[in-house]
Amino acid sequence: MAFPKVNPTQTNAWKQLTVHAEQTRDRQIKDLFAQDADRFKKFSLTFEDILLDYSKNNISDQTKSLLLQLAEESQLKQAIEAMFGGEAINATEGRSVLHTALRNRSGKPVYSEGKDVMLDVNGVLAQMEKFSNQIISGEWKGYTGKAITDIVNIGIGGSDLGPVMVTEALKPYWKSNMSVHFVSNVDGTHIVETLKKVNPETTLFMIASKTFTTQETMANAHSARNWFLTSAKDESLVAKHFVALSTNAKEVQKFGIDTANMFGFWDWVGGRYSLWSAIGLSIACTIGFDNFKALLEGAYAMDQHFQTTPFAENIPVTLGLLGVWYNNFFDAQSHAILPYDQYMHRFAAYFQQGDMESNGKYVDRNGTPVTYSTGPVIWGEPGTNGQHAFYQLIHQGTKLIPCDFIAPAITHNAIGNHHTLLMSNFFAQTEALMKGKTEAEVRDEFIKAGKSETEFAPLVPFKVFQGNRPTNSILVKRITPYTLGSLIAMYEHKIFVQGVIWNIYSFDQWGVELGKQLASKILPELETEEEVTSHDSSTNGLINAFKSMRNISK
Ligand SMILES: O=P(O)(O)OC[C@H]1O[C@@H](O)[C@H](O)[C@@H](O)[C@@H]1O
Repeated sequence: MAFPKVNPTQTNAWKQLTVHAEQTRDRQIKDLFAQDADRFKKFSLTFEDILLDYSKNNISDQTKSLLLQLAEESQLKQAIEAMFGGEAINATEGRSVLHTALRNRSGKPVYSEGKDVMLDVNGVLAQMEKFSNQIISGEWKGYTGKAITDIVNIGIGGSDLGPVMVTEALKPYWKSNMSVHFVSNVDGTHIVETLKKVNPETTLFMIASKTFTTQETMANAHSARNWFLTSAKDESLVAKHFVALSTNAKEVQKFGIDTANMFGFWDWVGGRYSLWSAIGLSIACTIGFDNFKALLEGAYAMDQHFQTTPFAENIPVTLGLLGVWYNNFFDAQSHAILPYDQYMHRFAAYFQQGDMESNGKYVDRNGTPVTYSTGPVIWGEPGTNGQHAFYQLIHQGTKLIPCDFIAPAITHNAIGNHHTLLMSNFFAQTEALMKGKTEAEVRDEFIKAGKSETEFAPLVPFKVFQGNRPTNSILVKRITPYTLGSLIAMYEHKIFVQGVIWNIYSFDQWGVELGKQLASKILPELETEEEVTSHDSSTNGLINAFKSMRNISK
């Protein structure tokens, strides 16, 4: 039995939170610190090498307890059990949601609607281990007998973003003889520019697609295959240079990849949750299977934490509830993820899909439009680049943007005092966002600098910072495969918590279908020179203008 469908606005907690938010809207976080010397201790949590400090939020004990009550009334406990227990909680697609089984290191069975999936999961992991060892050791040879030096992963969305993000974040762990490239965009530039960098004799293509029908991926895969055959000349050699990561054996075969070179996964793995599955093969072949295993282990540890820790000390639950607090009671429209780690430069982009595809829904689990706000816009760039670009708006704009600051205490690149410089910014930003700068402080600064009242008075309003901007700080010892696995799982579960509270289906993505449908209708229209009249006047006008522009003879 799936967990009950609860309209969040009908819970007692929601009603009380609405009143509480009105009463505390103007509360100053800095005053909360002044009133309680133990605030950091009270509102921070540690899990292994991860410290979450959420004390710089506009919350009190009462806020926390009301948010926890909301989690209880939303039946979050049952929802967690339903997910880990393999119930078909992805109801609109009739599937269970078991990315957690992919990293289940307990040796215990995991059931998807009654069937233990661990035999299959461990089978594919063993296949990935063997294969990645063969690639990295050079035992796997290309068609001229040379070892593989370059991997090109061809996939899009969940079949791209996870492997890109993880391989970038774990660059210090790359095997020295291996490079990895990613092609996702159907724009021919992406494949063409990538192929310029690689040699057909030493390149392995991984065609990564859960469905193996995605237009962009198939177009890129066919172009890569043609490019390869221009050199190799013999179709039978494709087997040495192309593997498939997919759930769809039939389509894989149709493409011409031997199913012996296929790494499978299952429909209970969502695309945006699939880096732990065969989709992670490019990761395993780049950082080695031991490191890939450590990634799984880190995620498993966070799964355990999420599943078994009381909500009050549960990191993903805490992050999820804080997000709901700002999203629904302070009208925050977006949430920034700001890693102070250059290697994590695709982390926010990864969770843009993870979060926005999961919780960007306006229909609740009863099929009724919601009357409250759901998933926020997720965005971010690594610090300190963001500071010199968009932090102005976070500090002094009119929008409330809750931010997560993430940083490692130990860098992989200790050069000069760079890491200390980086970290001084990390600490300064959250302090500045919280404290702001009062008019009196601004005036005082001017006076100390020897300026006269007539000189500085007109400038004062521009130099005031209201402060009271909420942040979470996530400090980790070092970005290792294990810690990264935990961090990713932490955000995955945060998304889950929010989806449960908003009573939406977080594991489907019908919203991406309409554009695809219309594109396939428009495609044949672009293949002729005839004038198009079947659409609205804007679409017709644009298509016809495009046709005339592309026609160089005109
Ligand atoms: O892995 P596939 O089947 O090629 O799908 C790629 C992506 O396709 C998109 O259409 C979906 O919205 C994503 O969720 C998915 O990850």
